[in-house]
Amino acid sequence: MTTPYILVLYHSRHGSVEQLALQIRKGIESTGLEAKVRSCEQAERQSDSMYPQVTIEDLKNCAGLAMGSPCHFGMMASPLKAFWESTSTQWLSGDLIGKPAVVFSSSSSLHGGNESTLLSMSLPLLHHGMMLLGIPYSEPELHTTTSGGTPYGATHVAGLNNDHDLTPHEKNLAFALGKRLAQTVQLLNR
Ligand SMILES: Cc1cc2nc3c(=O)[nH]c(=O)nc-3n(C[C@H](O)[C@H](O)[C@H](O)COP(=O)(O)O)c2cc1C
Repeated sequence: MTTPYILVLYHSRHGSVEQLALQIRKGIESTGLEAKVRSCEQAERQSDSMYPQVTIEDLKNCAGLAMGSPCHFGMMASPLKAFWESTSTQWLSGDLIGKPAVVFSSSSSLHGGNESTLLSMSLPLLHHGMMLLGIPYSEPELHTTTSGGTPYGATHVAGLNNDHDLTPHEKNLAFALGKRLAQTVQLLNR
């Protein structure tokens, strides 16, 4: 019997999504649960990530999932889409049914498509029978953020050159999302 873990799966070309992934990881770990951070790169591309490439086994055995992508023309980046297109076996066996999941995203501009990117990432998770969680408005910063942070998931607005750090609001909302995911996993596995 292995210890339950939450898979934090992301693609990041320039590091912005990775920053969000690390806040989500902190939120997960604040509950005592393990976060397994894995990147998702194109097969032919050398990864710059400090984290290993995700495997199907990582996905199959997780107790919950946080998935992050840059906004690429308003939707998830192609390496993540290609990864999901390799999961038909897990879909057929129902490996992910009933497991909780959250999504996160970074765009360069404020209205550049973060929310549609989150929704595009939600679709394969729903097809797999996962239970999607967002950020509730009881998180006060959701009312006051002037950059990222949405009820559909954590977001960051990185600027034209990807040179904006996460704002305190973006950080806290990503942390809260990771914590909520982990607490839900703990409730379901009690
Ligand atoms: C192919 C491509 C398409 C993009 N499309 C959008 C877009 O539709 N809207 C937007 O605001 N930013 C867009 N961007 C910018 C990225 O979403 C933004 O730089 C993001 O913060 C990158 O995250 P990363 O640093 O984790 O790679 C695009 C970037 C690329 C490379």
